[in-house]
Amino acid sequence: MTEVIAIKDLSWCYGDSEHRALDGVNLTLNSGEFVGIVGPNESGKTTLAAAMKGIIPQSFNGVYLGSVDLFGRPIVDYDAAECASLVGLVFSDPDAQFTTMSVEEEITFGLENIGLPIDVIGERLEWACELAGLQRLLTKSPFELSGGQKQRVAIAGVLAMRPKVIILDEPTSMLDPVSKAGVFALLAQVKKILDLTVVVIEHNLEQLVEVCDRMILLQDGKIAVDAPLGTFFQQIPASARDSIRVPGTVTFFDLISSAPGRAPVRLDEVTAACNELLETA
Ligand SMILES: Nc1ncnc2c1ncn2[C@@H]1O[C@H](COP(=O)(O)OP(=O)(O)OP(=O)(O)O)[C@@H](O)[C@H]1O
Repeated sequence: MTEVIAIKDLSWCYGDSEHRALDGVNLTLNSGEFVGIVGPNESGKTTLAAAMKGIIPQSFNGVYLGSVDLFGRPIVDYDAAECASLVGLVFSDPDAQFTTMSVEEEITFGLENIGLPIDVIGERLEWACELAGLQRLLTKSPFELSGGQKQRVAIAGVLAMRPKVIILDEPTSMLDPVSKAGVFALLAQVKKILDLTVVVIEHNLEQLVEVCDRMILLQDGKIAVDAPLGTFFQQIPASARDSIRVPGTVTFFDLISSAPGRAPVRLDEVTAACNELLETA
């Protein structure tokens, strides 16, 4: 396992504010990890994503303490193009990310910017479109698509860059339930076939837990819990339970079992546990 991002004692205040949007964050992300970041509003999730992408401190004024290393080198030492090819970022509002007039141009834009040969661009386009199920939409304007299709175009554009890390900041918050499911299906596929470090910031925990292996809770700019999925929900403080909408699977199992130790989280684990309980009843 390679260490991809190493954050040490990171604190950040925007502008001349004295409020620490991030406050003493320590976090290491390894290759191939699929990590969910959750937390109440204004707990610092987007700020942390910006720091992992190097946008903070490069594009913001503020006070930066501590360090973020990308593959062992301070992220502040990378130039923007290097960072863009290593770390991809997808935002919640797909419209805000589009700059061109067709899905094809949208996916090839970043590839042209980093000067890839035309045949490589063609291969990457085909690969990313197949993965995201966009083959029949290539000539359409991204602005004519449904919310879910737009978000899949945004993700395909980032994946085509073949980054080592992809960070998705509330990728489904503006989508209807069917489109949300489409984006999570794409993330599940990404997990299955690519050796990527994926970080997903989400309020929709029901679907998030189906793909993440590690979960992080941010509170007031601090990491309150960083744990494998199987033990995460047992560690979250009562004060955070209301604001992060604990999945129904966890609440359900809490209700039916007072057994200590590792509680099931995923649907298939809960199904197996319920069957076991029924058999012994
Ligand atoms: N551009 C900015 N300028 C000044 N303060 C900011 C800026 N962006 C965020 N903040 C402040 O930093 C803190 C953390 O905000 P951030 O957006 O990172 O939280 P979040 O957990 O992503 O919130 P949400 O879930 O509501 O999106 C908040 O107090 C917020 O007001």
